[in-house]
Amino acid sequence: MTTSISSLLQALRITPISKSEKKVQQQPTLKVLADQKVALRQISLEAVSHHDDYSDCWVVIYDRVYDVTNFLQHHPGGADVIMDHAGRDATLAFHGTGHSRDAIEQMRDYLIGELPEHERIFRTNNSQVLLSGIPE
Ligand code: HEM
Repeated sequence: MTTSISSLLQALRITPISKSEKKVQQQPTLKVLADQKVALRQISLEAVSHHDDYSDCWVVIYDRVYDVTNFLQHHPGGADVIMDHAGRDATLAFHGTGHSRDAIEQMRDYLIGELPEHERIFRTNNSQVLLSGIPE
C-alpha cells in the first residue's frame, strides 16, 4: 500500500520531504547562504588587482571575491579602510575588525566569485572559516 502511494506521489511529482531535507530547510538563512551550492565564477588574484579604484573596487575576503564599489560610501567603517585593500586580499583586515553576523550577511550582496583553487588560502570550506567564532 505504502509503495503504491509513493508511486502515485512520484507520478504526480509530489515527493515527501525526507528528514535530511527538512533539516536543511530549518537551518538559519545565513548557514544556507554560506553553504550555497551555486557554482561561483572563478576570478584570479591577477584579475582582482585591476579593480583597485574608488570607482571600481574589488576585494578578496576568505577566498571569495566581492565587488564593493557601490558599498564603499555606505560602509560603517568608511571607504578608506576598504580602499587600503582595493584589488587585494582583505581577509586579515576584515577578520581583525571582528565583523558582526549582520555584516557577514550583507556580504552576499557583493559576492561576484571565488579564487581558483590553487590561489586560495584556506583548504576549509569558506563558510566554516567565515562563521567560526561568531556566536549563534
Ligand atoms: C563586503 C565587505 C564588507 C562588509 C559587508 C562590511 C560591513 C560592515 C558593517 C555592517 C560594519 C558595522 C559593524 C558590524 O556590523 O560589524 C562594519 C564595520 C567596520 N568595517 Fe566593514 N565590511 C566589509 C569590509 C571591510 C573590510 C575589507 C575592512 C577592512 C579594512 C572593514 C573594516 C571595518 C571597520 C574598521 C569597521 C568598524 C567601524 C567602527 O565600528 O567604527 N570592513 N563593516
